[in-house]
Amino acid sequence: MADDPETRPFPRPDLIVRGFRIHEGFLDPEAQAAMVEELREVARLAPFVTPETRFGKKMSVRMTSAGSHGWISDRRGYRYAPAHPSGVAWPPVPPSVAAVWDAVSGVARAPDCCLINYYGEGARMGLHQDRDEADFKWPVVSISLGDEGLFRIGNTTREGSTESIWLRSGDVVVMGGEARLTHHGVDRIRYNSSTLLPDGGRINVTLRVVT
Ligand SMILES: O=C(O)CCC(=O)C(=O)O
Ligand SMILES: [Fe+2]
Repeated sequence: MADDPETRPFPRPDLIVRGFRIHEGFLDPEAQAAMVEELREVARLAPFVTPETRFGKKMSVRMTSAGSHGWISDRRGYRYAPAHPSGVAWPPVPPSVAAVWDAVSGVARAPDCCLINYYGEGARMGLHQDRDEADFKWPVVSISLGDEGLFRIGNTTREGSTESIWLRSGDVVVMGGEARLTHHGVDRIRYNSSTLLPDGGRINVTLRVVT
């Protein structure tokens, strides 16, 4: 295992909930602010969009991406795409974000998608699996910034009991191994619970290996 070129050491999480490894306060306030600056630059080049579902329903979360692949959703359905809907290439994954992946993912391959979700007041994300990637052996790493979000963790099927935890600014979650296909979602945010973002709201960054 230690000699496996696909793996690297990773720190012990503060908490494990149904296989989700949770690193509380992984980023200190200074690191959070630096990451927000880098994400602002991504959003300047590839602006946030309000995705629509296949059925024409607007999502409450706004999204953009960095990396060679971005996640988009429109009336054609949802998928990974090589460019922003405007046609511009996705900007590179910001160094501060890539560094979190390197520190906690436990794998040696770099992510090819950095999805950036913005939750304004009232935004939420329904219970879902992340399953548009080619190989589920790679984890998904999620970074929370700004307002607190109520994160719900379920099961590999849609049914059954769930557990919820508040994710706070600077928290990092690794969804891998047996938990890679576990349903999860964000029921609500506590708007203005953090002062990190001047206009309030919550940013969640997820890193994935897509191809
Ligand atoms: O906002 C979060 O904490 C989770 C986001 C998520 O599950 C996703 O983008 O697939
Ligand atoms: Fe997800």
